[in-house]
Formats: sequence, C-alpha cells, structure tokens
Amino acid sequence: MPGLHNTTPAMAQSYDTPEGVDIRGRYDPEFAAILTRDALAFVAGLQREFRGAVRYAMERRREAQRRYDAGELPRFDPSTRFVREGDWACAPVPPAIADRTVEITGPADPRKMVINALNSGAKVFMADFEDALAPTWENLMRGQVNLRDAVAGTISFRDAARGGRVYKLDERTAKLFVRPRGWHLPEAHVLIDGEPAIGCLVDFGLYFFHSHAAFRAGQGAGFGPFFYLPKMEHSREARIWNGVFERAERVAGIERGSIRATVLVETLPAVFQMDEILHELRDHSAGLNCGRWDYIFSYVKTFRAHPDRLLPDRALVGMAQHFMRSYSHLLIRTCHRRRVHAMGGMAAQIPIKDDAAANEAALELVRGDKLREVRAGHDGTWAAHPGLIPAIREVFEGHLGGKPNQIDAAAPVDAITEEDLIQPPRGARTVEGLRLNTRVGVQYLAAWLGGSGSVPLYNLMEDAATAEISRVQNWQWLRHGAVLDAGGVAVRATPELLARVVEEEMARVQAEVGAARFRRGRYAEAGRIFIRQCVAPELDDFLTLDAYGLMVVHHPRGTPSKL
Ligand SMILES: CC(=O)SCCNC(=O)CCNC(=O)[C@H](O)C(C)(C)COP(=O)(O)OP(=O)(O)OC[C@H]1O[C@@H](n2cnc3c(N)ncnc32)[C@H](O)[C@@H]1OP(=O)(O)O
Ligand SMILES: O=CC(=O)O
Ligand SMILES: [Mg+2]
Repeated sequence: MPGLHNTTPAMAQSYDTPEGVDIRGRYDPEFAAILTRDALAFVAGLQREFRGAVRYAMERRREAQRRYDAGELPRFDPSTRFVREGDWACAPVPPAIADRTVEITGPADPRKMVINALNSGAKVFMADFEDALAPTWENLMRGQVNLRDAVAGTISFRDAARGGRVYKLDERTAKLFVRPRGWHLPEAHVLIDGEPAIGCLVDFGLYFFHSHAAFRAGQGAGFGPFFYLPKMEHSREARIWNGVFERAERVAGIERGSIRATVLVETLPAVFQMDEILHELRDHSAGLNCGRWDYIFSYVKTFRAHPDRLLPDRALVGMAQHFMRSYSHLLIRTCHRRRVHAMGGMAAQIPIKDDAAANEAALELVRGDKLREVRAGHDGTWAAHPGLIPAIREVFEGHLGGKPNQIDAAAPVDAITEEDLIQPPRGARTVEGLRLNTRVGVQYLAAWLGGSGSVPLYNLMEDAATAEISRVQNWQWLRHGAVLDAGGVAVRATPELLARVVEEEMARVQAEVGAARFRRGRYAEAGRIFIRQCVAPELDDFLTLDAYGLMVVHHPRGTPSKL
C-alpha cells in the first residue's frame, strides 16, 4: 500500500501496535503477520473517522424501533422520494463479476472449506465473518490468514483426518467476496483508544490492507476487492460504508469505485430504503441480495410490540408468503432499474448423506426454490454446500440461456405497496413449532459457543440468522400469549410451557447426540441462555451480541496460551 509498509513484530510473543491500539487476543506468529503495525494503523484510522457516525446510526436504529413499538409501521420515506423516482444508475458492473449465477457461501475458516468453496464450480465464493462464523479470536484471525493466502493463490491444507489429503486451489476458482460483521458487533480483542473496535471495520480493514493489490491484479481484473454488507437498516449506514470504501481507496492509492459491494437486504426497515441504499453506494455497488432468513428475524423484531403480526411456525414462513414474495420482487425491480445484480438467497436444505430418497426430495426443494428465483428475475443465487451447485447451475443456466445475468429483462409494471411488504404471514402456530425452535435454538447456541457458526441440524443448514428466528419467535409467542395448537388442543404460550418444553427438548437432544458429547458440549449453558432470551421482558437485539461476552478471552500482552 503506497505510503505504508509492513513491519515485523518488534518483540517475539507480542504484537507491535501503533499508538492507541491494544491487542488483547492470544498472540500467534501467524496472526502477527496479519496484525502488523501498519494494518492496525489503517484499521484505527477507519475507526477514528467513522465511530461517531456508527454510534449515531445505532442510536437512530433504536429510535426507529421505539416508534414501531409505539404502533408506527415501516414505510417509504417521503423525504427521499426524489431518489426513488429519479432516473439514475449505479456504476457499470465490473466484467469479472458479470456472471454470478451461483454463489457458494461459507465461513472464512476452516481453511479446507475455503479451498473447497473456491474450487466448487460456483462463480463466486462469499467468505463469511458473519452469520456463518462464530466470532472467536481464533476463527477471525485464522479467517484473515486464509483469505490472504487464498487471494495470493498460495492457500493449501493437509487433512490428517483424511490420510494426509492435500487441498490446493484449482486452475479456475470462484471470485471472492468477503462479508464482514454487521455494524452492531464490537471486536473486544482489539481496543482502539481504550474501547472495543467496531467488528466490521476490523474484518474489512485487515482483509483490504493485505489483499487489495493481489486481488485487483488477479481476481478482480482491475476491480475489487468485493464485499457483501449485512444487516443494514437504513441508507445512512450504507453512506458510512461508502465513506469507508473511499478512505480505503484513497489510502491505498487505487481508483475510486474499485471496491464493489452487494448489500444484503435482510431487515424489514431496509426494504423501504433499497433505492436510497443503492444511491449512497452507486459508485461502489454490486447490487442487492435477498437475505431471507435475517429478513424473517427482522420482521419479528420490528413488529415485536404488534400482536396482530405474529408469525406462524417457522417452517411455514417461506418465500411463497406474500410479504416475502413482494420483498424479492421489489428488490429485483429496484436492482434492474439501477443496472445491478439482484441476487437470490439461501435455501436451507443441504445434501442428506445416508438416505437417497430424502436427499432427492431435498434437492427437489432446492430446485423449486431456485426456479422460482430465476423466473422472478434474480440474476444469481446462493448455495450452502458444494453438493447443491450442479442442480442450481442447471436451473439458472437453463433459464438464462447463455446470458450471464438478466439485468436487462423488462420489469413487470404492477405496483408493490407498503401493505404488500408487511402483510402478516399465514399459517398455524403449534407447540411442535415451539419445540422445534427450542431444539434447534439450543443446539445452534451450543455449537456457536463452541466456535462453530454454521452447522447441519435435522438435514438443514443452521446459522446465526436461522437461529435468531427460533429465538425471537418463541419470545414473540410468549410475550403476546399466542394460542398454540397441541394436536387439536389449544394451549397458551407461557413461561411455564416453555420451561417444560426446554426440559423435554434438552432430554431429547441429549439422547440424540449422546451423553458424552452432551457433557463435553456447551448444551446446558446454551439451554440457560436460550430460555433467558425467550422470556426476557425486552427482546435482546441479537443473540450473538448478548452471548458474545462468553467467547471473549482476553490475554495479557505477550502471554501465549490457548483460547
Ligand atoms: C442465512 C445465511 O447467512 S446463509 C450464509 C451463511 N451460511 C453458510 O454459509 C453455511 C455454509 N455451509 C456450511 O457451513 C456447511 O455446508 C454445513 C454446516 C451446512 C454442513 O456442513 P457439513 O455437514 O460438515 O458438510 P459435509 O460433511 O456434507 O461436507 C462435505 C464436504 O463439503 C465441504 N463443504 C460443505 N459445505 C461447504 C461450503 N459451504 N463451502 C465449501 N465446502 C463445503 C466440506 O468441507 C467437506 O469437504 P471434504 O469432503 O473435502 O472434507
Ligand atoms: O444472510 C442471509 C440471510 O438469509 O440472513
Ligand atoms: Mg443474514
């Protein structure tokens, strides 16, 4: 990076930090090659320039929620009508990412998975520091090491558990996008001016610092690096990202507009801000994506004080519900009008190894979901697992007939209204739903506390976003005393009912995973946290924020030990 240079840590076993920066995570020489003095100075510069704006944006989120709690409904902002109605377009799509028909996602660590994803045959790999990654210090830092090596083309892995099989990059690999954490999450192992760093600026800053030059020379064909931006609620948050990108480009001495980012529209307030978000990022945009799982979570959170908008069982809230269909259709129209990609989302099914018929049924659900997306106008979509890529490619490529995307397709003219976007989903609420939420929520939390951010549970992918639905749905039903169906008998959701369900489901989980694994894992702790979160008088904003303190392990400077 012009004007900056890498330095070797001055002392063994201690990070060499610039003024005002303190690293409280475990020392590791591999991490020290990421946490160089200059890289940390770059991150600290971002933090110092943008922390005030981030604090303000988080306060505005809370203020908006107070208005929704008082009965207001989310809606389009009359003061930005000129942006929605104006005739403008985002910067042209970089040729390197014109074709994004299938994108695989996965955590930035383990290393083997990163290599598998890049070799998977997908057009893009989104390496995740967010929903799919438990933000332990080790995961985050190993993720940074993996991405640096992936962009350099040197990443490899020897799998001792597989007889020493060596993993390396193929000749052709997926293009890399990186998803930093959301604005709300701190990074407690990096202190800047005495306070925890903003997590996403650490993720973005370290990756950008080490990889921008190699990325632009190799993967991006002159553009990049590329990012996915999660969980935003308002265009003012996109404006901060735009400022971060401009500062990064300036410091690195690269052309303005090199960095591109796809924003996940995965909160209910953001669906009313899509034009505004694209407008803020118009020189840095790589479109929008339907983050359907967080979107459902956000619907519950936004309407937490609205008893007339209770969700049915989680399994019934799919893309066929009117509010979900309306959201994806509006996203497609908005993106195409602004000349950028409209990306689809994640089907939760994953391959089922030991049951061919069940596996085929799961694949058929994925095909159906992808067919709906491509017919609606999406330009590409997500795959959770390499085993799904051939089927998804077939659906998208079959429909697109050789074109890399359908940004040029004519848009339907019927209007999508505010009411369409918030229409309550329909379906039954059951005690079985409460049980499943509990069983899944507790197991996910146990895995997350143990360092795994995405796990297979009952043949579905579970990550932070899907687990959030389980938590907030239980909370919502209890909060409003929802009447649940218990095999034909109506029962009210109460803390007593939940306590019984938790006890029974914990016993079931123990039987399923076995006593030894149950003892070794953090199931009991997860059960306690989950029940507390479901009965809390005020809904916690994020389970990952509430429980984050449990994975923070501070180390005195220079003291090596294990996390
Ligand atoms: C709501 C959202 O934000 S969605 C986006 C965030 N979520 C994700 O990214 C989830 C990504 N997917 C995953 O993490 C995993 O696929 C899981 C946890 C769902 C399932 O994992 P597992 O059961 O361990 O997968 P499985 O045992 O079938 O893996 C088989 C092989 O595929 C590889 N694999 C599985 N998923 C992925 C992936 N997403 N990327 C790359 N490789 C993968 C494994 O590394 C393994 O490779 P190997 O044969 O060389 O050892
Ligand atoms: O990030 C994706 C989602 O569905 O949430
Ligand atoms: Mg999400």
